Formats: sequence, structure tokens, C-alpha cells
Amino acid sequence: MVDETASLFARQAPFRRFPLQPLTSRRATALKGAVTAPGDKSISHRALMLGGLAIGETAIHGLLEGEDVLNTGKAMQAYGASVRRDDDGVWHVNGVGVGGLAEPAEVLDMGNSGTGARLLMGLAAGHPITSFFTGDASLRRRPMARVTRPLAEMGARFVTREGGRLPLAVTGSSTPMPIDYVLPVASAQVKSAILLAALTAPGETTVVEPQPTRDHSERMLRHFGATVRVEDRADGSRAVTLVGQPELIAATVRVPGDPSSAAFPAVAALLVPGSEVTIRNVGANPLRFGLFETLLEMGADIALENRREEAGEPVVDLVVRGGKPLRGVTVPAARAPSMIDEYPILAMAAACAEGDTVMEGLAELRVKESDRLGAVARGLAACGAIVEEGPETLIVHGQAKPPVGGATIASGLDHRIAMAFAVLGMVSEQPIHIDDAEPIATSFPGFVAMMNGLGAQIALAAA
Ligand SMILES: O=C(O)C1=C[C@@H](OP(=O)(O)O)[C@@H](O)[C@H](O)C1
Ligand SMILES: C=C(OP(=O)(O)O)C(=O)O
Repeated sequence: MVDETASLFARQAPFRRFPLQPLTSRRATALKGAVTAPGDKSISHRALMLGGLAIGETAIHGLLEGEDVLNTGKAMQAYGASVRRDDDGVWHVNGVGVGGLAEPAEVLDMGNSGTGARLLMGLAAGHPITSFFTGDASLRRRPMARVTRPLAEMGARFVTREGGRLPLAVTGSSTPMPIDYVLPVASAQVKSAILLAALTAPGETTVVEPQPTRDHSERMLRHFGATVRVEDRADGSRAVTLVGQPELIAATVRVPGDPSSAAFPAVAALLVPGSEVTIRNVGANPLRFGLFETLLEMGADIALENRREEAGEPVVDLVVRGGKPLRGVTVPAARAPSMIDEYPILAMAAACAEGDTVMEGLAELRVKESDRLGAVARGLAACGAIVEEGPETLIVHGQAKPPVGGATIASGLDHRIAMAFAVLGMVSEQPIHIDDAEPIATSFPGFVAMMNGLGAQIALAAA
């Protein structure tokens, strides 16, 4: 048992993005079948972190075994928690108690994962230990000052590269201070980092978010026994208050399927005529569901069945039928936090729809695993679609038929760019090539097998 966990973690080698793994996606006939969405990435990270802090043994069912999450598991081990996977796929975490993290002996390599890096920086900031964080070429480009600034206010000290980028070192405070903080950007990662640091601070810490973002941290903190108050204010903002220094008690977590991953088979099924695909166990948290709301507005045939609740999160099965014409819509900026990772795949649907799809408020897309706004606009144009890219907007002029395709897309260490264009290749006249499919394993290791099982024609080539 222990050996298997060790070998899973050992495979998360840091800078090993060579050789590239090219992928070709060809036009498919109808996609058919029923699949289960892989575990939610956001919830999986948080389950390992809170399990690692709680007293007792936490059992996690359905943990996403993607690279990002495995790197978090490995880091929690370095902080002194025991993390192991049973033969039946259930993960067991024995925590160290709030305030009990040990100083990691090595640099923590968070790979491609913004969530892993930023949330763990929060945990580290609340403990009187020094941690060193790095990541792959993508993560080392991403802004960290948004997290280091509030954590420094709480008493942590950072040494960072220019612009607050990784690699960085953080020394946490032995007497962390509670703060009241208004988020300058709508970011669940920044909110969560502050809440995790606040676990060791006395008194109450409040984070005000101008627009509500995914609330998995709040839900899971409560699930482990912390007191979290949420106040929705008249101006649309939300104040989240954590009562510091709780005792977190181990809990059982059943991780729902990731709506951000389910988005790929769902849009593929919508676009390929004659398709009928059921995607089971999809998380339906309203703060994650903006893509499906948008697709329904576009005229998509998606039925939500079997609504239920798992570990404090709403879950549904999706039944998606393809071939119905989609219409372009305007997606308001206010919806962005609830579908922030889904714009690349929405843009693929928009390129096949009739009329213009206008997407606003996309500034954050520029600082994800890649500049997703630029990558989507360039890639769609290379495939023959008509697009307009603004500083924080994307307009796709849909032609009521798929773009011709035939391009090679640079995935740029970005899993969602790779998967989005692989889906477009299922309907474009000419195949679409992706230069490197390897980043897909960060969030959806079974993507190619699942899609081909439904009838897609995706081939992984030797480099
Ligand atoms: O908190 C999380 O789990 C996440 C928050 C979002 O990032 P931001 O907080 O940067 O918006 C999202 O893009 C990311 O994939 C996961
Ligand atoms: C932005 C993403 O993740 P992260 O920020 O954790 O790298 C994502 O999964 O699309």
C-alpha cells in the first residue's frame, strides 16, 4: 500500500516535460456511452490539505489522481502528514493538527499547479517554519504577489523573484495575526490561502470578495469542524469569516466529479451530431456551473438528472445530446468566476455556433497555466475561425458550422488548451494536432481513453 503511494509520488518529477507527446484528433461519428467524471481537482487539493491538518484519519474517496493533486499529497507528506492510497483507491491522511506542520526538508515542487502552490503558501504562512516553493515553467511565470501581500500582512516573510514569482521562500509567523482583507481580484485561491493561514491566528479573519468565487474551502473547513460565517452583502460582495485556531477533526470526504473536466466530454457530445453521452457524478456547485448555464442559453440539449448531495456539495448526472444547433450569446463578466477555467472549451462551442459569442471580463485568463485568451484566439484563427481578441474580451463569430481545422496547436503547458482543441478536432473537417498532450495529466489523466471509449478518434503519436 505504502509502496504504491511512494511510486505515484515518485513519478511527479519536476522539470520533465521532454520529449513532447503529440496528439491528433480526427473527426468522429456519434459519441455514445456513459462515463464518470474524474474527481474534482479543487476539492481534492483541499481534502488532502485539511486532512493533513486534522486530528485523526481522513478517508478520501474519489480523489483526483492527477499530477497537480499528487504534488499536493507529496507536499503534505513533506509537512509531516501521513498520506497513503489503499489498493481500493481510497486515500487515507493522518493529520498533524492545526499548528503542527513540520518544516519540509526539501524544496516543494508544485509542478503546474497554481492551486497547490498558493493554498500551501497560505498553510505555510501560519506556521513558524521555512518552506521553499517552485514549479514548472508555467507556474514560475504566474503572479504570486496576490497571495504574498495578504500573507505578509498576517506576519509571514517572503523572498521572491521579481514580480513575486516562484521560486520563493516563506517563513511563517509564530504569532500570525488575523486580518480583514478585501480581495483585489476575484480569486478563490487567494481567498483560500488567507483562510488557511488564519487557521493558526487567534480571533476572526474576514475575506471580502467583490464577486463570490468557488466556496469549496468554506464548505470543507466546516466539514472538518471549523466555524465559517458567510455574509452576502447588498452590493453583491460576500464576506467570509473564519474563527481562528479551531480543532480540525478528521472526516470522510467523497469527492464529486469535476465540472471543469466534465465540460470536455459534454461539449464534444453537443458538437458531434447524433451523440448521446451520460456523464455521472458531476459537481453542480452554483459557483462552478456557469459553463452549463451558458450552454443551455445557447440552446444545448443537456438534462440534469439525479440531483443529490455528496460531502456538502451538490452533484448531478448530465445527459447530453448532440447535433442541436447552438446560438451565440453574450456571457457577462459577472459570470466569469463561475466558469473561469471553461472559457477555452466554451470558445470551441462558440466557433461552431451560429452568430457571435461575446465573452467579457476575461483578464484573469491571461495569468492561468498559459495566456488562455491569446492561446484560444490564435488557435481558433489558425483553424479558420473568425475571432476578435481584446485586452479582456473574446468575440467568436460563429459560422453555424465547425471551423476547417488542420492546424497544429501549441498547448504551452496548458491542459485546458490541449483538451479544448482536441474536442474541436472531433468536428473539424481536417484533423487538429496538439504539439504536446502531456499537460492533460495535470487534471484529467484518463481524458484520451475516456473520449476514445465514447467514439472519439484521438491518436497519441511518438515524438
Ligand atoms: O481555488 C481553486 O481551486 C481554483 C481557483 C481558480 O483560480 P483563481 O483563484 O486564480 O481564480 C481556478 O482557475 C483554478 O483552476 C482552481
Ligand atoms: C487554472 C487552473 O488551475 P491552477 O490555477 O490550479 O493551476 C485550471 O485547472 O484550469
